[in-house]
Amino acid sequence: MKIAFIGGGNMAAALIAGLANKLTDGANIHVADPNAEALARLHKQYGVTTSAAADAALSAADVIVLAVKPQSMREVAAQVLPFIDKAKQPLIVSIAAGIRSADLSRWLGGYGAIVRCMPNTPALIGMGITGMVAMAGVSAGQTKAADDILRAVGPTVWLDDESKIDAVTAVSGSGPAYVFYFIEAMQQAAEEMGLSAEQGKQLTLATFTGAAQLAQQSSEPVALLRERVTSKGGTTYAALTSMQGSDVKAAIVTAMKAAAARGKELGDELGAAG
Ligand SMILES: NC(=O)C1=CN([C@@H]2O[C@H](COP(=O)(O)OP(=O)(O)OC[C@H]3O[C@@H](n4cnc5c(N)ncnc54)[C@H](O)[C@@H]3O)[C@@H](O)[C@H]2O)C=CC1
Ligand SMILES: O=C(O)[C@@H]1CCC=N1
Repeated sequence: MKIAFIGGGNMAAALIAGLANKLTDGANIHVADPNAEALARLHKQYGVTTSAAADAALSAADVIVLAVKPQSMREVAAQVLPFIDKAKQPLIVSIAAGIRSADLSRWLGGYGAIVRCMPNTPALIGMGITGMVAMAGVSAGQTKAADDILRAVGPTVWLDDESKIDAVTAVSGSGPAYVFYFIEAMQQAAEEMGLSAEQGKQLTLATFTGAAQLAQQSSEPVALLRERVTSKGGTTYAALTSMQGSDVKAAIVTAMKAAAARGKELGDELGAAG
C-alpha cells in the first residue's frame, strides 16, 4: 500500500512510527511538509520519501492522509486536489479535529472517498485508539485500508454517525492531555510531601499503568474498583472527600464537554468558509 501524508507533524509522526516497515515499507510512504527538519527526521528514521509541498508523488498513493491543522485544511485540500488521480480514486483520510467530511468533500471538488478519523498520540508507541467514520462513497476495500492503517497504532472504533466524532475527540483525542495533567498534579503533590522528583514520577506512573490495566482486565465496574481502595475513614476516603468538595468529577465532565463543543465550533467556523 502506498500512503502519502500531507503534514508531517506530531500526529503524522506517531502514525508513521506504527506503519513504516510494518504495514508497508518506509519507501512506500511519502510525506509532504514545508518543515524541512521534520522531513529530514522522518526520512532518517523510517526511509520515507519527502517533498516540501503536495506534488506529483501523490498521484501514486492509494491513501492520502491529511494531517495538518484544521485551520489549514481548506488550503491544503486545494493544494492536493490537482494531484488526485480521479481514475484511481485514492482514499482520503482526514485526522483533523472538527473538519466535517462534507466540507472537505466540497473543498476537494465533491470527492466522495473520505474517511474521517480521530487518533491520539499514544499511537507513537502503538497504544493509540482511533474513532472513525466513512462517507457513503467509500468502498469496502477502502474502509479496510483505513482500518488497517489506524489499527497499526491501536484499536479502532467505527462510528455510525459523524457527529459523534466530537465526543471521541473529547474523550480519546484530547484525553492523553488530561491524563498527563493528572500525572503532573500527582508528581507535584509527591514532591510537596517530601519525595524526590524521581520517586514521585516512578510511583505516579506505576499507579496509572497499574490502575488502567486493572480496570481493563477486570470484569467489574470501575466504581467498584475505586471503592475497594477506599476504606471507610481511611486515607483514600480523605482524598476523595476532598476531591468531591472541589467537585473534581463535575469539572472534568464540564471540561470534556468544552472539548467536544470546540470540535463542533471548529467545524462550524471552518466549514462555513467556501
Ligand atoms: N496532536 C494530537 O494529539 C492530535 C491531533 N489531531 C489532528 O491532527 C492534525 C495535526 O495535528 P498535529 O500533528 O498535532 O499538528 P502539528 O502542528 O504537529 O503538524 C502539522 C504539520 O502540518 C504542516 N503543514 C502546514 N501547512 C502545510 C501544507 N500546506 N502542506 C503540508 N504540510 C503542512 C506543518 O509544517 C506541521 O508539520 C490536526 O488537524 C489535529 O486536529 C488528531 C488527533 C490527535
Ligand atoms: O487539541 C486538538 O485540537 C487536537 C485534537 C485532539 C488532540 N489534539
